[in-house]
Amino acid sequence: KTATADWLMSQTKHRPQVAIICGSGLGMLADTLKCQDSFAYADIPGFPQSTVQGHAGQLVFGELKGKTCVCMQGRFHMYEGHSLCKTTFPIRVFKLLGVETLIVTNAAGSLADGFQTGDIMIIKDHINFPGLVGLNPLCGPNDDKFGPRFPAMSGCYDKGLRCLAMEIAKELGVASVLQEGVYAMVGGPNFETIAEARLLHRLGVDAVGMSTAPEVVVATHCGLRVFGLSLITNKVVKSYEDTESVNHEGVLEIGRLRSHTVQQLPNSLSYF
Ligand SMILES: O=P(O)(O)O[C@@H]1C[C@H](O)[C@@H](CO)O1
Ligand code: HPA
Repeated sequence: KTATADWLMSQTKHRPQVAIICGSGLGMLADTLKCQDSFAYADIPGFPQSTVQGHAGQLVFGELKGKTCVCMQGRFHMYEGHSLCKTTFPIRVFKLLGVETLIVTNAAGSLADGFQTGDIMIIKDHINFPGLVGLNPLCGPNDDKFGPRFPAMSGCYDKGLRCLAMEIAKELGVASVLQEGVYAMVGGPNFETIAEARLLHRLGVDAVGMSTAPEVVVATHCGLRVFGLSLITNKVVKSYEDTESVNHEGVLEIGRLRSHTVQQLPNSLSYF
């Protein structure tokens, strides 16, 4: 990680305070950065590679409303075959670069009855299903340089940033599509069966996806302030009568349709 951070600092003058991870189809979050320096993951020493459509695979540095940001256009998922250590590798690099705030975004399917496709959910909390059975990026020897052996996760989605996002959404006139809820990470890459969807619903999950939780665990461990957003790209099928089914192209399409709205919140938040 140190070698990667040193290499990046030798290649760009930007010293980011905010890092943004773009979810599936949400790579446009980087487009508004000014004075950009971009690096393909393939050219960054030690960086893993993106293999999923909708994840461009580059790191973009730039200025956003006077704050310096670094944006991951493309994240790493456990289902791609990456170890969780690789999946979360960029988070510790960001910490070494001086980042203080992490904004994570993802595409997710909704289970909550009141949610609509195209809604944006502020993540209040998560259920890390892989983590609960020991697939946790913090497994193995603890690196005390980054954080403690047993980090608390009870406040991992910063309350101040969540409240601020609500206020900003009202000012932007997008409060009607804003929700708040619990995100659950499943391993993927298959979407849920109906029985699995019903189980998640009964457990109080509002939205389900295949990422984010490991990144947030590692970020919280090393003391980053975290804000998370899910774009609801589909309703998870919960009924045997329902003939619809979800696919990745549909997920990306909703990202394209909602790109403007999704862009507004991280843009405004990174200012604080
Ligand atoms: O990277 P995210 O979590 O946004 O990607 C979601 C989960 C799967 O990778 C993919 C399914 O369409 O979108
Ligand atoms: N399930 C899991 N991951 C997802 C979904 C879903 O319905 N939609 C987008 N990512």
